[in-house]
Amino acid sequence: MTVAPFGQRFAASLAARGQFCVGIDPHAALLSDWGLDDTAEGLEKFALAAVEAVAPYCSVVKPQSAFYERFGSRGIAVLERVIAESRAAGALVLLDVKRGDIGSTSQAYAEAYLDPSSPLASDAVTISPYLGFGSLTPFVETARSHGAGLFVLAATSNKEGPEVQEAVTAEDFGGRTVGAAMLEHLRELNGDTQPLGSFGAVVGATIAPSAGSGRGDAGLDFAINGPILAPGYGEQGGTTADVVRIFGSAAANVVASSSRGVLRLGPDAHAMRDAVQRANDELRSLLG
Ligand SMILES: O=C(O)c1cc(=O)[nH]c(=O)n1[C@@H]1O[C@H](COP(=O)(O)O)[C@@H](O)[C@H]1O
Repeated sequence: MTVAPFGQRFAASLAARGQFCVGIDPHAALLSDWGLDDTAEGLEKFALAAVEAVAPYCSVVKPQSAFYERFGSRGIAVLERVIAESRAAGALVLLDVKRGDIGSTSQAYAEAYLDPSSPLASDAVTISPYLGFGSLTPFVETARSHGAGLFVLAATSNKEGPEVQEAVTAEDFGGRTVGAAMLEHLRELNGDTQPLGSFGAVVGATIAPSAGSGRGDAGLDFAINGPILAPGYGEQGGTTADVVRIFGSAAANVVASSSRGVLRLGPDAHAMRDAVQRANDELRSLLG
């Protein structure tokens, strides 16, 4: 079956369901708060209940693989169900794995997550470009052939990110910050694809306007004609006003993502669903 390119599906999903993504991150502390054991059974109950509560109401669901890998093969089996059930509920699944390796190994990762015949096949994955953007080529080609998407780390939400992402590349590589270089590569890949290219960036909803440092609204150019994932919304302090401040006219292509901010409200399904609807409403009123 041929699917439409990810960029097209992303744009349609945001238009239909709003600009909010829920991260399904079953932290041990949350399992305990929900009255569940820190076991594969507890993980399964937690993750599937969260998916059932939120996946019909948000455009994108983002399970973080580490929280499932913690339980070995049984955890991975739960992740497979999270992916399948989120998609069945009409959400796009962005599998958060932050992979990146030499090209030949990237090819195997790409097949594991983006080839529709894989048990973990998702609509898109997060990837790390810090072995060089060119090492991601197998992901790009595999995504292209399967209508999948990629989200490349450009300016992450954590305070340690600037050490690498604000470093300035040698003149031979453009003499700009690493984060800016990643955005430039994405802009080139997306070209003028309509309505949106499939090659996205990860940019924290928390990044500061730090004049002269080349990040935040002080420097980075987010006009990549592609999707942007903005994690750090909610729990890490990012707000809708930050999304407007940071992304400006590119804000229409941003999906703001929160994990603990929503999951903390469980196991009450109504409370989680209401939080999704509130976030969607707020994002729509300020960005729409
Ligand atoms: O790629 C990501 O999703 C990501 C990038 C980033 O810069 N910062 C960041 O927090 N994340 C992920 O986003 C989620 C944030 O979770 P909360 O802080 O609970 O909302 C986690 O799954 C992180 O791994």
